[in-house]
Amino acid sequence: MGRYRVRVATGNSAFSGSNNQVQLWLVGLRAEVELGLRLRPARGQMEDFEVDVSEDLGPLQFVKLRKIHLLIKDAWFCNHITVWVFEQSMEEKEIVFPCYRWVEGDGIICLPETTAWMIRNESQGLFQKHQEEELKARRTLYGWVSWKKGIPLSVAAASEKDLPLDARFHEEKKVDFERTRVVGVTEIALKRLYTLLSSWNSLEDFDQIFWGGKSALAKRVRLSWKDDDFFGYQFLNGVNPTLLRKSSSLPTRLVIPPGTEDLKAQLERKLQEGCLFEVDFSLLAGIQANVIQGERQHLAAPLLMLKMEPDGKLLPMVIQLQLPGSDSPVPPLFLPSDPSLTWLLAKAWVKNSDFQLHELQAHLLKTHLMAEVFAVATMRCLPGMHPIFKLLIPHLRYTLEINTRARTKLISNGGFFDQAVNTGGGGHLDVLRRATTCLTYRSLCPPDDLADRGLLGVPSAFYAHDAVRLWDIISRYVQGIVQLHYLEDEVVRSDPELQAWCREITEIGLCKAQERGFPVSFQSRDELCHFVTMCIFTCTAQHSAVNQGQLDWYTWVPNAPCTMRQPPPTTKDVTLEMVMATMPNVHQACIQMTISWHLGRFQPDMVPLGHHKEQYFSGPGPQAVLNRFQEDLYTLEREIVARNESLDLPYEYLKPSRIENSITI
Ligand SMILES: CC/C=C\C/C=C\C/C=C\C[C@@H](/C=C/C=C\C/C=C\CCC(=O)O)OO
Ligand SMILES: [Fe+2]
Repeated sequence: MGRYRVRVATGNSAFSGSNNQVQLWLVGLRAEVELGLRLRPARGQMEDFEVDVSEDLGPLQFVKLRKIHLLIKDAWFCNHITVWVFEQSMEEKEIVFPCYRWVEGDGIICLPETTAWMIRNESQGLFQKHQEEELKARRTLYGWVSWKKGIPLSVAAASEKDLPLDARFHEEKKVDFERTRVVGVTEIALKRLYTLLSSWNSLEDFDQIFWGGKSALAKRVRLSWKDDDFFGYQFLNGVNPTLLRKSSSLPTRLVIPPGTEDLKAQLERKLQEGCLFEVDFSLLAGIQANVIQGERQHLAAPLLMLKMEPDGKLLPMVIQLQLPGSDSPVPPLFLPSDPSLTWLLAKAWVKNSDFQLHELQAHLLKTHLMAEVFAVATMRCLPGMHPIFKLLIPHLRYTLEINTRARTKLISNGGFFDQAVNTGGGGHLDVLRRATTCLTYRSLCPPDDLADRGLLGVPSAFYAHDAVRLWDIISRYVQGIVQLHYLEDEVVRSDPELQAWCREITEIGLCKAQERGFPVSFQSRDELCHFVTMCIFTCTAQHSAVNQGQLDWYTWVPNAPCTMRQPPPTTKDVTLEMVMATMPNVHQACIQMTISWHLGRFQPDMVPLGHHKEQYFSGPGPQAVLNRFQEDLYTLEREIVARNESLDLPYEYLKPSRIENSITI
């Protein structure tokens, strides 16, 4: 018995309130009581009321709530219920029941109190029963589907409308996304009209469409894209810093033609000096090129060799556009000393190839589709009261919807890839399949990936530096939360939901990825922390590193052509006509500009890394861990700002304030 003060907190997004009435129960260890209220929750409001309860409820464990509609169902977004207990001769005690979900229909929803997982064994099985019922319902809502064979599984949803309401964009995000889509379509139409009668036979003609959404750096790209140091810089700190690696030997595919022995000597000297680097696009070899409006597109599978200069500049040394083969046992090598248009076209082929592997492998597969596997497995295996659910859920916001939209509009039949990209038309799916076969756990963990690629400690590798710093900061955050909940390794080993989550990701979502280093179980807190750190890093920092730069590096189309309309050159006699016949046409270039702006623009409702408002945990312990996380991020922010002040090209994509807390675009 005693007096209770109950606070009902409603979400702040549009339509979060409800005209339906809400009924509440308090459920204690010894009894439960219906509070006899009929509340109409209002958007953004916290509504308090007090009740005297005659029964002895015992320690509160759940709040149960139900929305009652008379005529019209009106969903309600409940943030949380908080209860203050006034008991005789005891000071007031605050108990929080997190929700952060839509309440639809008229079913009863059970909200466990925030520390339930820690006391689950003392609850006469009540929490266990709740967890089982919750997961049963979630497994019905979140199903797996194989969208295309050979790539990670996705959420079962033919379109975003099929997703559960809790996975959908909130109104503000939806309105912004749809608005920018309309702006994009309008922009393409206007650009087509504007260029209808104009020429398209010089590189400067791209200026005719270089307006609309673009950044200051994009304007710099337009001026500097032909420069070799600007070209090389992008493999270190551009939109795709994932392919560059330090050479440990001259690549076997690099067949040196007779008469170019001095090139071989230069390469060997740079190799000996430890400053030879390479980017190999062999993954594209043999991929079927797209046919766009009846016009066959073309693909290459280049190898680029670069040298790291003492001042940190990365300069291209040689480009081989195709693998040696029976029809071309000694493919031509293109050099900086070649005629300028020849060398420029060879570099354009490298950047077109980089566009393919960036968007399909680094961006779509290694961030979006990985995050989707984490999201579906989390919803299917971890109950809301589980500490790893609470840790991860803020980093999974909106990901299922943006990925579903990508599958229906971008990489779908007739989508933007088919309309404007030379791997479109099915080749893009083969690239995804090939990339999936070489997707290793190590490649998703920067300390391992950058060590394997020889990029640790390289002074001008700003992505590498910032990625390792962020990994360490996120790792400390994860360890802080894990150590509050798993007091020893045995608790990890004996957590059935956690082990099921791990198996569901590796064996189901990633289609038996244990062969590529992914775990099928966690044997220690360290293993758990490493994996969860990888999840959060992938969903936040890594996506920021490979998504934001689209606005800067892809809107000046010649810098990263989305398609190539003529075969790669086989001789050094390249003319401007050949270059313009190869580069994307007006329509393709307009699509690239618009989509790159749509995807790379700053999201107006973005939540910065570590600054989500939802409070899934309570008490001083988790709050101290989150505070430390935010402090560490702020320290890194200041470090990066200070470093960037001395740079001609500041590296901004891993500034914590620019990293979104989940993949939402
Ligand atoms: C010409 C295509 C250029 C770049 C995009 C290529 C690959 C995207 C990689 C990851 C997925 C992407 C998510 C996109 C989701 C929806 C956008 C689809 C269409 C936008 C316009 C519309 O909705 O009609 O990550 O950002
Ligand atoms: Fe993205």
